[in-house]
Amino acid sequence: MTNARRVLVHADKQSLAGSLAARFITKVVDLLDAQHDVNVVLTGGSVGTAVLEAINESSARDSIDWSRVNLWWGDERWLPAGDPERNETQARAALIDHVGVIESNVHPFASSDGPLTLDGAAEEYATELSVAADGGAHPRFDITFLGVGPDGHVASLFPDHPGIQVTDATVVSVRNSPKPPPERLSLTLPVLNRSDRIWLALAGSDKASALGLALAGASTWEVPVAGIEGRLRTVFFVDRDAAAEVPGELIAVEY
Ligand SMILES: O=C1O[C@H](COP(=O)(O)O)[C@@H](O)[C@H](O)[C@H]1O
Repeated sequence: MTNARRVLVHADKQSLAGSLAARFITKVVDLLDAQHDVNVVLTGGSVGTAVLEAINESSARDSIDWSRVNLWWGDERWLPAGDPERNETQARAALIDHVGVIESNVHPFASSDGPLTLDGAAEEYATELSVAADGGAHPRFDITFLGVGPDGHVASLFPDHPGIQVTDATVVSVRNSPKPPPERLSLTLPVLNRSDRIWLALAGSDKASALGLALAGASTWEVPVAGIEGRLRTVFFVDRDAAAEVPGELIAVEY
């Protein structure tokens, strides 16, 4: 199999989430057979959270040795700890609170009610990444989940917004985000793209145009998801509505 981008089309959001959850569990079990631990980057957003819920609801969930899973986030909304709109809060409720992940292996971004400024929080996360990296700038990410906004944003890298162009840092602070809240933190595009596997999850007709443009070769500046490419695999898990503008020859499987 090559690293060409693959699109897997599912009937609806629920079957997409179930399929991605099953693939995640199988892949993590396989990886943990071959290596000591795995690094997973989580996303926020409606579909990303539905995937975590599907993992939690799977009868195969406990085949993973969760004590060897490290969790990171691709982005976070700059809000107080526990705010229901924080990606961390949603991921904890959907999955983390229900499995045996070791708390010190959970790496949320700082929150706005803590001692750090937004820029300080970006620096702190960059340091946390490098401490876990054994000499590099960040750990090797085995699996990175990404949601995609209707405007084509990934993590908190928005179209026509400076963060998408940053290549000399691992983490950026984002101001004046077009999607609320206005302040956010995000991994940068080169860091996301150094993930072994990137699994993108999109559902709904409001995502169709961004996905179609990205796969047709739009510029990363205008449609950030166009610039996403993992080292080994880049797979788009989509529902039929989101797939409406995907060229037929790019659809690897239609369930
Ligand atoms: O704000 C965000 O939105 C995107 C996409 O969310 P969705 O609800 O349209 O799927 C998400 O990927 C990102 O992590 C989040 O902060």
